[in-house]
Amino acid sequence: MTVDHMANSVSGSMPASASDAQGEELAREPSIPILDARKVTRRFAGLLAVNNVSFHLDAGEILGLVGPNGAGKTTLINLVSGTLFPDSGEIVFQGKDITRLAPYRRARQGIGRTFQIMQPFPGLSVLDNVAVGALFGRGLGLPGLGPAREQARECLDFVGLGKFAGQRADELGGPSRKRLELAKALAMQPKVLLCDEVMSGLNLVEIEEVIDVIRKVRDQGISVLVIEHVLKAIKDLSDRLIVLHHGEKIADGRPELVLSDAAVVQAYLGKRRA
Ligand SMILES: Nc1ncnc2c1ncn2[C@@H]1O[C@H](COP(=O)(O)OP(=O)(O)OP(=O)(O)O)[C@@H](O)[C@H]1O
Repeated sequence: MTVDHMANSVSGSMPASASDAQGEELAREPSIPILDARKVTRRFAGLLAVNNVSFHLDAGEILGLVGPNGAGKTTLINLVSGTLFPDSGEIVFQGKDITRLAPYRRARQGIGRTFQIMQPFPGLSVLDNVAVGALFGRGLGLPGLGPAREQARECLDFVGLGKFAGQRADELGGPSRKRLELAKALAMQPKVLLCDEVMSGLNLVEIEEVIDVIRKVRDQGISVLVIEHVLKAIKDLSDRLIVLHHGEKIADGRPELVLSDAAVVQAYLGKRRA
């Protein structure tokens, strides 16, 4: 049995109640994922960075995305956020095809993201960096700097950066910049948050703190897709895990099953286990 099969048998149409199991005919709609990537492919010249990948993100889910360096993880997130368009395939958000929608329009619909390479607006305070996110967020963003700063302050408190609000953003240390990325994305009031390596370079205590923040984000009703190299962290954090290797999805399922799958161990971990 492959990891895909195991995952399907776990997440498939399990009876929700005893009466379901007794075979009553219930006219239930199958649940629609908040985000659905369908057979997406993206090439760079001759290189297939993402090859025919399908995956979905359920409402309220934390989905981990892992794979070796160059596996196509960031490219996939770029296809979802709109920084890149796929050569083929579809991206569907809340049931609507957004494959060719510009990134700012996706942000307005509720797709927020952090960036692996953090680029705070130099010279602006931490507060105003986050307020920019609030001004250009979901819907039409907040109307004016006052409400945007108010929202920004809440987001900074949420990620534990409140006391740095007045400091210049480019003076923050690495771990705080990771939190700033999260605060900027949250200020846009996303329904889906895409996190690109928000734990890299952090020590164990800092990783635990960021994990707590991401769990709190999910508890606010936001669905989260997390790219991460720190396997222990992503295993503990994710409800489900997908693995890319050479641009292809090689596993999708419960973290403990995926990380012990032979193909994943071979591709991602070499001889080492999580
Ligand atoms: N803009 C680009 N132009 C050309 N090649 C690219 C571009 N972006 C990514 N690639 C290539 O596509 C492949 C996938 O890259 P990607 O950054 O998506 O991988 P990744 O899994 O995020 O890697 P990492 O874990 O190192 O960040 C790599 O071979 C990379 O060199």
